Amino acid sequence: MREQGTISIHTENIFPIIKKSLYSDHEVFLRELISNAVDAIQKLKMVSRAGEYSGEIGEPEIQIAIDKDRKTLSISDNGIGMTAEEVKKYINQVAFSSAEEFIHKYEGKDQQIIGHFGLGFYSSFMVAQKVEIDTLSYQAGAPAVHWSCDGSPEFILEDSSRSDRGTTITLHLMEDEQEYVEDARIKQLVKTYCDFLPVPIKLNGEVINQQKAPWRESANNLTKEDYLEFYRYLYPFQEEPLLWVHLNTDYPFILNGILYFPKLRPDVDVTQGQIKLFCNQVFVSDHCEEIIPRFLLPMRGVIDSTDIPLNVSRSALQTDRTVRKIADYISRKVGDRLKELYRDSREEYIKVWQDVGTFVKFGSLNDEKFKKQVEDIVIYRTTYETPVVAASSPATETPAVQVQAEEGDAWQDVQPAESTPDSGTGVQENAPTTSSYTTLKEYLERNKERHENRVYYCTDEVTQATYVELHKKQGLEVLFMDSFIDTHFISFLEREYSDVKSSRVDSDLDQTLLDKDKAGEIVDPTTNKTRSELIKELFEKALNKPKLNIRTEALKSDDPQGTPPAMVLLPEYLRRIQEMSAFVQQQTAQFPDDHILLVNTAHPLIQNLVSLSQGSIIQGEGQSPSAELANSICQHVYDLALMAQKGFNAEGMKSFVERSNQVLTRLTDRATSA
Ligand SMILES: Nc1ncnc2c1ncn2[C@@H]1O[C@H](COP(=O)(O)OP(=O)(O)OP(=O)(O)O)[C@@H](O)[C@H]1O
Repeated sequence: MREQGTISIHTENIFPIIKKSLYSDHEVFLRELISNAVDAIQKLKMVSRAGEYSGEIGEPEIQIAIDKDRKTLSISDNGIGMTAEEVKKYINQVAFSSAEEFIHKYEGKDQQIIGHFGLGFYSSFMVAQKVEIDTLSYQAGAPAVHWSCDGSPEFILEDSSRSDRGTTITLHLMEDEQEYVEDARIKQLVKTYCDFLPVPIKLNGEVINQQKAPWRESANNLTKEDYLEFYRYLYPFQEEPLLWVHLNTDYPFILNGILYFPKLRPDVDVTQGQIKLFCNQVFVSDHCEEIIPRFLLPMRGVIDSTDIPLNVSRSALQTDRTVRKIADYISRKVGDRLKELYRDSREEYIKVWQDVGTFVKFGSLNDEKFKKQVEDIVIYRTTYETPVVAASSPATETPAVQVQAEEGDAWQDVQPAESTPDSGTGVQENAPTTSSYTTLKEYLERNKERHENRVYYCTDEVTQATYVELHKKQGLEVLFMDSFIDTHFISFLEREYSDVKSSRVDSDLDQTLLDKDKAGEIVDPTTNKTRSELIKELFEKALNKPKLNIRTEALKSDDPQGTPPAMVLLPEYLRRIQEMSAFVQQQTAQFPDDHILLVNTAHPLIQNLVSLSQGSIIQGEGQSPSAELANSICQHVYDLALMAQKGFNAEGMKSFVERSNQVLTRLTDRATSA
């Protein structure tokens, strides 16, 4: 048999277009040819199972052969093969008509297509000047055939001497596509695209693909170690994942996958997805931002679906109904998994909360359905201390659970913590502090008597330590809202729970923290002024800041020395306006001048100040040394209080250090002259 013919296409000639390449990634031709080979092997199994083929199937395999001298690359399979009629039909007609269709659809359009998927057999002409097919069908008596085409619409079909069932596609590579005769390049391509295909792919006799796709297994057949091993395989040299979710559904769409929660690092770009998209175990892309809900983008792993349209533009993908449904399904499954962990092991949940919480909060802010799903499992670190450690207790109405958890916010803590992850969910075992966690509901319930519907929170444990301590001492519970997302999350909570008000610990002091009785005592019989009034005057004069609001109060304490002599307060509304305008202007928030200086009249230092200044009045001197000292100390007390809030600029720092030295000199002068 020898037949010559013209491939029946309607366009004048599509080969130049294919060659010029519609796609920048020529390399996908290999993915297409290997996918066809896998299909041919699966089809043989199917006809055998259907009883239409009784011959030996043998060990399915795909062989890749490189001939550097002839500059050829061939892909062989022992699948179903093709008869001459099938070559004419499937190659000459089907393959090229789909090529034509594809080219028409995308010619001249600069569309970003997610997968360039299913380009099929004709994609081999992106890299080859001539393509040969040598094939023998499984059908009894069908002669082997040889097809060749040199890149013109002409083809030649003739007999072949092939005696083993299957197909070999040989590509005569173009001059500028010689990279595909390099073993390393082929290995890399197989690893990228075909690693998880269920048939061994051999290069020079060596199997170069992994074959097993764990996401296609049932979750019951996989151990923790299997999941971890797969993660390490996908993301080598990375920290262990915290938690994973196995996706597996057949209806209303087909979707399999494993998604992992990684430990969040400040250097990770959360807008860039790291999840790999597969279609029938063939790698498509590691950019599936259109499919994964935005708040889950930092997750890692694999999703595999034949229901995601791959040869459409990215924007079309975003509006595709099935894709939207898949995204919803993914967030629901992730929510379910978190709820399950919360219910079954609250202790484990708390351990991963620092990172997982960011996803949960971000998801609550962005996705109404997800918010509803997880609203009862949002937890907060609290100053509340439970008398007994209640590990793994059920979630209902339990007091805050104490666990060993890492300190700080992953996004602020750039230093990687030294850790030895365990084998389980990858939860970090190191534990610098003991912390308690609570839900908002539990918090409100617990504090109903003391401060109904009021939440005290702290955004920076270090700078707000004095304020937190003050609250703690008086039995007021404070929540730590110190991750980068919490500023938004607080406003969100206030919208969600409109009767709940929150105030940062340094915004004002609760009445219960103040000792009203002590402040009104008259200390100057000549003027009838109370200590409070005198102190206020003293500070007003010394600081000379008209915008500063000076308040004098006695802080309640058994040990006044242990309380701060003064505190800077910034009313909640003022701080929020400041933060908001800084956000809009993309600047860091300035500390407003009209803040409050609360001077603690109960503190011995402040009381000494009164005596010091009164001494100077009695002496009747305009600016006596003691009045000067009282003045300096007022400024110093203010600076110390301010320092806890915001830190100084260069000038502020300079005068603070200078004054510190002056005050210390005065003190040592007195000590030495005494
Ligand atoms: N290795 C092979 N063994 C047997 N038949 C093959 C082989 N390669 C291609 N074919 C036949 O040629 C047809 C066309 O292949 P082509 O790759 O162009 O499209 P496809 O595989 O049907 O679909 P897709 O566009 O998704 O790849 C196939 O459907 C199949 O019948």
